[in-house]
Amino acid sequence: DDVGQDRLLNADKEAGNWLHHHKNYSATRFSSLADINKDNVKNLKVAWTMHLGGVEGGGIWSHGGLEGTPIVENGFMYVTDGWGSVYKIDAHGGKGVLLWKMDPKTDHDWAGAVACCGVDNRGVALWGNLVVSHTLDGRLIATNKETGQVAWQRQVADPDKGEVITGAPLIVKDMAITGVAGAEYGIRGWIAATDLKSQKEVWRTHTIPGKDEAGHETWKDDKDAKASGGGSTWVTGSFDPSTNTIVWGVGNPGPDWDNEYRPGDNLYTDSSLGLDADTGKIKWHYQHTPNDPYDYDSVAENVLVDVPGPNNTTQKLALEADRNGFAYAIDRNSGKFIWGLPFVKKVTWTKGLDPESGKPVEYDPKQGVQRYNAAVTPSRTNKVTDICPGNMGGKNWPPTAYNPNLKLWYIPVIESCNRITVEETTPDKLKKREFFTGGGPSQPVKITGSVTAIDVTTGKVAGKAETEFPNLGGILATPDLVFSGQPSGEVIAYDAKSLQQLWQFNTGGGVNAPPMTFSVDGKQYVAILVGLGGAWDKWFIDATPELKRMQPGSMLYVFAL
Ligand SMILES: O=C(O)c1cc(C(=O)O)c2c(n1)C(=O)C(=O)c1cc(C(=O)O)[nH]c1-2
Ligand SMILES: [Ca+2]
Repeated sequence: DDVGQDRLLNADKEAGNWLHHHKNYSATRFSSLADINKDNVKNLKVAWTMHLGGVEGGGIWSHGGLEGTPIVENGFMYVTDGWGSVYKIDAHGGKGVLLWKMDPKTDHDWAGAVACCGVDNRGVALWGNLVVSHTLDGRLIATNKETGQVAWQRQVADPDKGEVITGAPLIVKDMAITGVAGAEYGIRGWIAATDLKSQKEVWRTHTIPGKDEAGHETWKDDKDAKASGGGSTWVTGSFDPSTNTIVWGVGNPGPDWDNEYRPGDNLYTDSSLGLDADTGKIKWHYQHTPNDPYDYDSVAENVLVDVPGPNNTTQKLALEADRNGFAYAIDRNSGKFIWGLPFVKKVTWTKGLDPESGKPVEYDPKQGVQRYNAAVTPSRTNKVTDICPGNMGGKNWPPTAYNPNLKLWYIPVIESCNRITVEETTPDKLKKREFFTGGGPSQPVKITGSVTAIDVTTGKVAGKAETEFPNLGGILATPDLVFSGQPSGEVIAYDAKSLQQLWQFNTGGGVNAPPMTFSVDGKQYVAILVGLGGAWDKWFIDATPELKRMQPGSMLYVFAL
């Protein structure tokens, strides 16, 4: 069947399907399927598996990994591997049969040399009779759903400028919305919309304002830092049809750690943006870490939820769990801060958030260069510091999930601290396709994790299931369960209320992708891609030597009762 805007708007009415990257436009990753539930989940077993490809390396990477969320429509599944090959799998009859594989022949070295954080592709979207996907080397590809033949493709990002694409597209009203990666390579970030009918660009909004645009005054240097100021957009956003607003997160400023290079708040880096879907115009923004010296990308998905507010009002919230260790609820119509709280156990970079503005309490708008908690903040005068959360963040790209019945929001947590060494940056350090980070991390301290639940009616932590390793995969919520995986191989089901572990299965490979659920022939399944890749191997693995024995791999696991 064709997938049009009607079905995309009503994706949750198709209970057995999973049509959007984040399940629905609100990005809840909640499925109402409840045949697998807390009473029987202990009987969950492997139903079938499939080996995929894409483990080969390229550029600075020795191997690819799997970070994608499978999409399922009417019993057919669409998944990607790290190099952007798309696989269509027939999931009828209690088994998986590969129907076609579309190999986009991604340029491994051209793209892999400027992928900061792994050979990653987080999945596809559906539109009409097409499967819409990205490649690391910057293309948007439309593939015929039936035949697997490429219908058309368009170069959207340019690896010559250090731009790559790792996120899944978001389809809004006949447009594919694309975010870009490259804030560690001196790009100037953007979000672009491609008309899927004409295959032409409809709009492209830069996340760093141009000379005459509002916000450009937040770049106060005299060396044109904003031209290479980062602000990538590498995680898929959400969409509020009632206000025609796309909500999308923006990554770190560059150079990452030397914030003296770029005095000012550096809008719209580390911000959530509300964009007019038709024009890409920025309606509102909320910035989490002004003049960021920590590499705290705010690319996380914004989950759009309505909760009862004071005096019989409804609060229209956008929830975001930031790399800086704080979870935020903002008003998604105005961008105004409502509440925020730390969701990690250890935050050292600030003493907390101002309850009115949500800004870090040390934030001083009169200062160009922010020091926050100066004792631990990396700077030209404090060149080697230990900081919590570390630069992998309290939560990275792995998505949260929200249970609308329980009003609980589940965060895949990385309990991290790490060591930063600052290098003073000068404009001559800016070289095409080379890191432009103003320093770098090392990892002398162990990193663990948790699944942390927040009650969004109170803005308080409601529960925590601690894990030995960081959560690098993200969350699936069902009416009474929460699923997630570990980089050591386990897929785990928790009780949605108590977060007590009810089931686990060891896949034998590192889980670096979110679980999802679907049904076909009247039977519910839980699916997850397994293959450790991403940033961990290169940047953080010293903290978890046990994970060094995880082998590269590329597998799909599907579970059923
Ligand atoms: O600023 C960027 O453009 C950018 C892109 C990506 C990416 O595309 O995967 C990551 C990061 N930054 C990043 O800072 C980071 O920690 C990270 C982890 C991962 C991953 O897949 O494990 N990607 C990225
Ligand atoms: Ca980044």
